[in-house]
Amino acid sequence: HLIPYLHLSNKLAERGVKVSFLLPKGALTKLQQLNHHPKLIHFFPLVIPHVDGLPPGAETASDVPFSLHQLLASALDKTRDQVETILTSLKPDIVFFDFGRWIPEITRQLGTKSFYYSVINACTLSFFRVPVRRITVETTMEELIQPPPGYPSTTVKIKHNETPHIAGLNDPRLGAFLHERLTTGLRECDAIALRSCQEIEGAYSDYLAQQYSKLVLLTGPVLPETPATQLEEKWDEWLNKFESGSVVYCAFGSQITLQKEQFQELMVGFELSGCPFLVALTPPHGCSTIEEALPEGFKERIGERGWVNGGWVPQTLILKHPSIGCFVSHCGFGSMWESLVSDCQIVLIPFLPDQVMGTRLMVEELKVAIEVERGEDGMIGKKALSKAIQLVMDNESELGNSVKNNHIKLKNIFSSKDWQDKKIDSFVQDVQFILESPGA
Ligand SMILES: O=c1ccn([C@@H]2O[C@H](COP(=O)(O)OP(=O)(O)O[C@H]3O[C@H](CO)[C@@H](O)[C@H](O)[C@H]3O)[C@@H](O)[C@H]2O)c(=O)[nH]1
Repeated sequence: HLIPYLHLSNKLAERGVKVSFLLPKGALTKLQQLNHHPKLIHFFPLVIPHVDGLPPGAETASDVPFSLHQLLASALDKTRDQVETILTSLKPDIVFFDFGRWIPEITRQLGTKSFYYSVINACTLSFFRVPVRRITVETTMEELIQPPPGYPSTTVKIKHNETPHIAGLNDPRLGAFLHERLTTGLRECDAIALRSCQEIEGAYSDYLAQQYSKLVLLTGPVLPETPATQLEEKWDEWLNKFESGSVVYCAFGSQITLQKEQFQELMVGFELSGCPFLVALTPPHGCSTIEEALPEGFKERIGERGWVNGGWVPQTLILKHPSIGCFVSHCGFGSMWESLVSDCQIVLIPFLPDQVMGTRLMVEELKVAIEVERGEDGMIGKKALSKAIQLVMDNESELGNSVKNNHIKLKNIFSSKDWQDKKIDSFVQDVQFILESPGA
């Protein structure tokens, strides 16, 4: 969540706002390079105390699996004194937060406003995190996947047969813990801000406003300006070997590590698709390198047609390369926006609850993407993946053309700098209005 918070900070700084950014010490080096306004955005590193059960040095959600997020939240809670000291000395006008549910208690004493800034989609908050819902350790899966009363969609939801395969859904303790934490923040904050827009999530934003009886402000996609840097030569040269719109790019963000069997199944799926492919995934569980995880004989069979990379790649620049024609994504909210403003066909394989909800939004409501069906055992099969890729890459396919045309319409709106600027300008105006309104 740090990256989208920094994107917002950059947009605010562009409009002259001074930002103090509190973050775990270890994340500083990675984030520093994304700070486009070092004179206005200042970092305040926090020391994350150790909590038993967390691996040494774990500081962010990308350092640990979903099952340890509860412990990570306990570590966050232990930073409260550090945060309070910094806020007391800075006395900011507003604090943006999400998991720090105790922020409103601090800001109230300081006469500062607190905004819950959600960097996940509004449909997930509307479905799970509303006050009419009680999620406890006793909540059954059947109850959990029932939409709350008045929920504005019949299609953007979790399907019964997929529940065992969505990480985090079938852990009642974690579910109850997260629910209590997030709904407390949403209830106690002065206003809710969403990284979304009326055009795609208006109904969910209105539903949240009504559920919490408070202002819900929309920032729009808050996409960073195209970086001044060029795509490194090694990527550019390799991608230039292929025809325009022919390469499949796949990445699952910062939190997904696959089981080796699933990883290999996907690799064979890319092989079967017949398309050139660039895959950026962390090595699967139990493997320290990508090489040792690849299926037997894979490298020899694929040769120059595929590149499987085990580390971080410059996703936004890769998506802009003319050779890329398809993005196989987990539908993390950042990637969702990046796919929407790209020219690629979109194929989705969600893993976490908000990714599943985002996938339904993209597939069922916006009709701009297709989803790869899981098998009954929860696996994404090689044939299902290759079929999905072939479907969207085939110029003759009716479904492929239909999602492409719907996507182009949205892309034309969302990729306009003017449109994006208007969204953030209007957000800043709304915020100013709140700050200037007596008693607001
Ligand atoms: O090799 C890579 C992989 C990712 N990215 C970038 O990293 C960001 C990833 O963000 P996102 O797509 O949101 O994925 P996650 O990091 O997995 O996101 C977490 O946080 C999101 C909310 O911000 C949630 O929607 C997801 O479920 C949760 O996994 C994007 O900007 C990508 O461009 C790269 O630059 N290179």
